Amino acid sequence: MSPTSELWKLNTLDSAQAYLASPGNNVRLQNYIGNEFSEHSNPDSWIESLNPRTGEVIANLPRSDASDVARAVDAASQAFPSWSKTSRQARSDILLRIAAIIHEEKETFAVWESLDQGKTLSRARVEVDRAISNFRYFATYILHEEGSARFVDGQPSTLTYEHRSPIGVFALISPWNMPLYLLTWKIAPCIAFGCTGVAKPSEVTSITAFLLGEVFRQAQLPPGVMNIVFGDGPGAGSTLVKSPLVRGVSFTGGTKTGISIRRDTVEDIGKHLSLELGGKNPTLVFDDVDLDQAVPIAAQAAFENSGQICLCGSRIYVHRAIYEKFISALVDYVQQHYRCGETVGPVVSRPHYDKIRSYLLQAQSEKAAFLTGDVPSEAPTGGYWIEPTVLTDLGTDSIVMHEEIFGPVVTVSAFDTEEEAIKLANDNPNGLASVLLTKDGSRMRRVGERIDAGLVWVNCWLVRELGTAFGGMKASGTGREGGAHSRDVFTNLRTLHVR
Ligand SMILES: NC(=O)c1ccc[n+]([C@@H]2O[C@H](COP(=O)([O-])OP(=O)(O)OC[C@H]3O[C@@H](n4cnc5c(N)ncnc54)[C@H](O)[C@@H]3O)[C@@H](O)[C@H]2O)c1
Ligand SMILES: O=C/C=C/C=C(\O)C(=O)O
Repeated sequence: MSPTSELWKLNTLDSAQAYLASPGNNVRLQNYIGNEFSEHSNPDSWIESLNPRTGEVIANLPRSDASDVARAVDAASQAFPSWSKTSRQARSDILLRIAAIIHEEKETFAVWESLDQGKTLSRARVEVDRAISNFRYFATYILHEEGSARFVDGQPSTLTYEHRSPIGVFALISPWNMPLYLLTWKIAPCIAFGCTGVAKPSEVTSITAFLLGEVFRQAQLPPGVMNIVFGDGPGAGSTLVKSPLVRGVSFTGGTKTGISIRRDTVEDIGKHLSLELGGKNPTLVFDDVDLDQAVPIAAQAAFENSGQICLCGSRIYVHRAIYEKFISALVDYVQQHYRCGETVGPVVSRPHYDKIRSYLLQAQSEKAAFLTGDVPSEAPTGGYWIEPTVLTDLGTDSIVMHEEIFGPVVTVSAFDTEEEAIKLANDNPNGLASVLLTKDGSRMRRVGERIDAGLVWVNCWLVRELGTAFGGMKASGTGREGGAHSRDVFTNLRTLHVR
């Protein structure tokens, strides 16, 4: 019997919450290696993961050590020669089976994602849909790839063409904010392009990855093609990244961790690195907007998933001519639409709550105006709730305006000219995403093409087309993923000249 069996039956929030409310009931995870769930090597070494809505234990997961990681990497290495030669059609069929099973079990995934991460059930459903799309997209992408061959100029008997081959074993490491969405954004292209891998989800939110292991088993993904080890970053994560058998790392998470990974792999020049890191994203609101259209976009960009999306627009800059009107409309909108316990979930963990609180204390000490929200209690009871918080009156040098808070906190300030707006937007080490709100078509391009951001959304936010490049500039990362960019991450390219 699968160790996940109990969870599949708990596919409503009520039933899962009733289960967790019984003393001693929580989820006990096992690593998934070579298509089998197995105990980790040190039976006394576990990580407790807490329920963000209650502060009670929701899961115990293995604190995998170097021997567990080595076992998973070996399984992936052994699976690689055969998987890399498996036909695209066969790989595609398996990916589509995985998508179909997740689709059938969508509600179970959404319920456990919501409970584990704290996100609302409706947000969790959106993310499970995206996980399904991740598998479907790469399943079909590999069937439609085009190649080209041509004769070398002046040498009609010499043909030249580009040939790609899968790189090998990948480490796939993901954060806690969109657990299934982001892990599958790595797993799907990894196996689609013929690589094998070891996935290490965040120790803060590991439950849906545990369910995913069972999906792989049911979809008959060959043993070892994808393995999942649970554990912490400095232990399992770092060991995995450093393994010489691991030939590439696709990582999403914090910038500091990205730097550690780069440092840990610096001597292994051939190891492919794709790093998707943090953001402190600007939203620019120009004076030609209709407030009833602009305000909901700015608010959603700030507060979706309690502000815990790397793409969230956490610095709003508004043209001074509409500043007062915008602020008052934003405050009304936030008070009406973003309410803790209804449309807003708690933040993910106690350490994260403390981190966000420390920025709010800093804002208070700098005499910021709290137009909504407040500094939350030092000792939260019954979950890690932080009210959506709109701050104004901070100086441009404030760390609250410069550092990624990754919570339901947005700052609003004014600008006078387009040039100043661009300067303020770019005055940050990060360069992940940005939002422009304007009706002026030429400004959309004029400003949009000068913002330091891998993603620019004009009059919209978090619109995704999975073939386009996703990733950040400056401190927000190196490399791009999506469509052909993901293919570049997971394959080696050689050019042949054949006479
Ligand atoms: N650019 C993006 O696409 C994107 C997406 C989501 C989140 N993020 C960023 O992620 C951060 C929040 O997530 P987090 O707190 O889970 O990030 P984190 O960097 O602390 O952890 C991410 C993952 O890395 C692992 N890890 C930690 N130290 C490691 C090490 N030394 N070697 C290998 N693995 C290690 C963790 O266990 C976890 O699985 C935010 O900064 C956010 O902006 C970026
Ligand atoms: O929190 C970060 C969100 C990342 C989103 C994606 O990687 C994506 O939409 O593909």
